[in-house]
Amino acid sequence: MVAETETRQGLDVASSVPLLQARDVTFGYNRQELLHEVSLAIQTGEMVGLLGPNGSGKTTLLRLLSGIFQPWKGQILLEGRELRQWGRRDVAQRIAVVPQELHMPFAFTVKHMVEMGRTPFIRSFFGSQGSRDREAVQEAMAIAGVADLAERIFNELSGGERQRVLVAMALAQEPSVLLLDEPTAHLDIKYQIETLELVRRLNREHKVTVLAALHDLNLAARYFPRLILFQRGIVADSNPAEVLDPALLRRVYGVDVQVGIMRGSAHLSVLPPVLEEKRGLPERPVVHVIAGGGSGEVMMRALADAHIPFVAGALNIGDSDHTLALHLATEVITEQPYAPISSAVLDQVRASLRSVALLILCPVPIGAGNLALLREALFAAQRGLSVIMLEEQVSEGQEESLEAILPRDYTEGKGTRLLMLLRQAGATVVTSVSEALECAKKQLADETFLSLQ
Ligand SMILES: Nc1ncnc2c1ncn2[C@@H]1O[C@H](COP(=O)(O)OP(=O)(O)OP(=O)(O)O)[C@@H](O)[C@H]1O
Repeated sequence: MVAETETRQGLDVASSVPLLQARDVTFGYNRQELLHEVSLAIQTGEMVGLLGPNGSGKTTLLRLLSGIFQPWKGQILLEGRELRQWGRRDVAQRIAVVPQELHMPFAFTVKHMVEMGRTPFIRSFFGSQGSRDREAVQEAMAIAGVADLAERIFNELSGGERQRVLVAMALAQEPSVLLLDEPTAHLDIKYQIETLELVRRLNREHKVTVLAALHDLNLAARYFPRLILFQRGIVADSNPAEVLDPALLRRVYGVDVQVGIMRGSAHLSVLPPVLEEKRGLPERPVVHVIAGGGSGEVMMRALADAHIPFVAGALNIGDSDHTLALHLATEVITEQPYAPISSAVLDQVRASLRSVALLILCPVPIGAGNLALLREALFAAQRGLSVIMLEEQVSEGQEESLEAILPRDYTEGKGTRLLMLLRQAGATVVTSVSEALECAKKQLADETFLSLQ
């Protein structure tokens, strides 16, 4: 996390109230939660890159931070004051958004477009411009390098030129914060570099605070001293060396990469692995862990300590086991916060159970939402998959009384019945993590022995 007072690449980052802040923000679409209690603070002078796979919620977060969307819960604060308490015009004079693309229905010239960026300062849209407005427009066009294009029609420009005009429009607002949504999408490498050089200049020379959603991890490493890795919530928030960690990227993007400093370069590079080196990469998961509600914490730590690669899931975002699994598991099967396990996610669980050698079922609370996971576990056991059931210690004489509904079963006995069927299908019941680990090592050793025969 960002320290209160810090100097990043020569920029003094103010220590007091964050310039822009999300506090416990929850938001979604069509009544389905996408972001759950997201908190983040951007200090004046920072240049922050927002990374994450397609659909991870980057654009949504930028729209929340700029006030286009209102959070369902939580707050967005600008200079410590809730965004909705500021007037629209006041917000627009401070926060500018550079969208990925903008399709204009009319043949606007570049100069018209940049003047439109100035509207928060003009009394009405058709109001007349003052000399300060004209100056701001000229300055914005000069800084963004589009002064020569002033009389050209926006829709007739190249992708790179249009991108620079969008930046000029935002600059005409003279904002303190610039939110950019994939400013380098659709640009060739020359324009990508030019655009990010421009953004860096704005940050360094014009003191504009920057938050930019990006897909290119290499450009992110090169231009952004602070990176936030986002997947419907913050997975990592630190400098490029910490965030561009191959294991973390693998969990979030589901691909193997190499990260290192290329000869003669001063920045980290993220590359696909060389084929020969693939052998040295972490093994594919051999164990699947079903957990939730903290029931898998010790088990997952034990597997990670023993270097046994495992898949965890399905786990809901916001569940403490999900947060831990993102750090420890080789793969994490993720479901939306509080949502029941969907059929698409169940398919992922089924595929994983087909590829691993062992399932460990932790003493997870059983509700209507995760009952389907137990059914998958039972099908897998009936197909011959080895299953270890980690149960809470029961007092003597109670071992045989599983017919009584388990206290952690909230499904009127359906869950308990599935657990009994799992036992009947040959699952091994253990009552401690160390026992489970020993049992797992033995099962995996037997499995390897069988596969070698
Ligand atoms: N207006 C909307 N209505 C319903 N669902 C939406 C809407 N906008 C986005 N979504 C969904 O919310 C999720 C997050 O979308 P968002 O655009 O925020 O992600 P992103 O990280 O910016 O993705 P990308 O990198 O592909 O641009 C996606 O599953 C998307 O389909």
